[in-house]
Amino acid sequence: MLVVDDEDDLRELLEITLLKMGLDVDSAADLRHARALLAGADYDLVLTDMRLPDGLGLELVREIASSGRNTPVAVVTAFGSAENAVVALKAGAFDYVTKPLQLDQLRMMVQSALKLNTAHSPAAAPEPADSRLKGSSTAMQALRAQIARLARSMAPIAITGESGSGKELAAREIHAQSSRADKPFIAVNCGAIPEALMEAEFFGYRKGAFTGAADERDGFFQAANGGTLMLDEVADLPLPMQVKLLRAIQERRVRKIGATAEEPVDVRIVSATHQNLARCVEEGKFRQDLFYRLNVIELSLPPLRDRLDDLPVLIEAILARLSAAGGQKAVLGPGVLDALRSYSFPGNVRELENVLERALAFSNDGVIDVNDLSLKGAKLADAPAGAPVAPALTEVPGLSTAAVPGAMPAPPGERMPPLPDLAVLPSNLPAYLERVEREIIVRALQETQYNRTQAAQLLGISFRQLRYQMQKLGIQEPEG
Ligand SMILES: Nc1ncnc2c1ncn2[C@@H]1O[C@H](COP(=O)(O)OP(=O)(O)OP(=O)(O)O)[C@@H](O)[C@H]1O
Repeated sequence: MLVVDDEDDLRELLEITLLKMGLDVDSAADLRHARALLAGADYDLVLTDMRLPDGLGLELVREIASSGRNTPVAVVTAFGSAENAVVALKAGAFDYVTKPLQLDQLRMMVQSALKLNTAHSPAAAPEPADSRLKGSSTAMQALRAQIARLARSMAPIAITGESGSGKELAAREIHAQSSRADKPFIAVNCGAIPEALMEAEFFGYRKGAFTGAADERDGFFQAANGGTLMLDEVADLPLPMQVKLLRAIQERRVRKIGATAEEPVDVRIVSATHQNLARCVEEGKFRQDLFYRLNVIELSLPPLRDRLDDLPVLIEAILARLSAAGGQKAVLGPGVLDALRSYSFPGNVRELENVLERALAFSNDGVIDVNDLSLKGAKLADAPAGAPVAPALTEVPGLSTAAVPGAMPAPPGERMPPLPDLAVLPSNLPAYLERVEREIIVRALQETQYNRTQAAQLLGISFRQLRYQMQKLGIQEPEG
């Protein structure tokens, strides 16, 4: 362990604390001396002050980061100087502690750093086949390499990407490769928590703190202690909660509702959104200071349509999972990969999963045929010149989105009845949609005297699709 600080008192305090933890400590009062020590030894952790007589601690951070060594470097910054902490993290620091020193936080930080040396090093990053994030495209390879590097630090990461592009999966991968892997990973959908409950959900409460608080309860921060807290859809946080969250992140302490004392928490923050957070800041919906704290390192997930080369690997992984669940070995029939390649996947990998799952249900003997794919025809990507043109694809059965304002109009000649009267919104959308779907299918069956082939034709779906929907919705032919 190397401590670099020119203030004698502080250096001694650091030395004593680390010695008490049973660690060997060398110390230096300036950069020159620190460099000399670093040249002669490998340290488990370097802890450096920012301002030193002959330069900035940041220089050490950069030098060590670019030397290819795996030594974690942490910086000591003045309290309230978010800028220094963020700059150091961006430069490759593993973590920071603030002055005046909080010894419990210092100990937690040192312990995390020590664990790093036993955890994966970037060189030992999992093979692509072992990574949760499948894909052989250059973009995915770069992403996996970036994750292996980021997993070694405490820097907050902001993950951006369209819906279904793998943001949560990437966050889980960062956690799994970090020294925190044996501690909890907690993902919170910020948009799904009622505003009145947010503080209690994030920070917990004491017994009797409010009516209904029958027992003491931990919040997300305590539950994720030692691990990673993923703030999903972070742009949906209301402004008052943003202030509280900023405080918790800055001070690494939280206070339960009804408690008098704060408790230290050691949580790595990963945030995600499919919105443009910088624009939310411009529009006054998101606090600039919180944005700055969360957005230390950006990880951006490309949409699936920009990395169609990943399709074969993804399809293989998804079919293997689906086959394992259904016991049937699934394969793609001729032309299916080409059809998928010319689709734009607005719902990204999640949509690919859904498309394959559905197609497998319609398929014969686990061979997925082009007719089993229910891709939304309106969303077909422009096929590159010379690329195979997608065969005619059927609309997704059920309610069409074509009558929704802003959606594609119905192609000429297609029947597209108006949407049901939506003066009152359903309180359970899936149940409502099932009811609509059931009514449509039953009507079609009645009109065709339960001739399923004709009913399927009437609705523009395949026979197998109709049979599947009937099974799913429990629609049976009348007796006799
Ligand atoms: N590269 C990938 N390899 C394998 N599976 C993937 C990949 N990317 C995404 N998935 C799968 O796609 C689905 C959606 O991924 P995930 O939930 O991580 O997306 P998201 O971007 O967080 O979505 P949302 O914005 O809707 O929250 C998951 O089932 C996930 O396992």
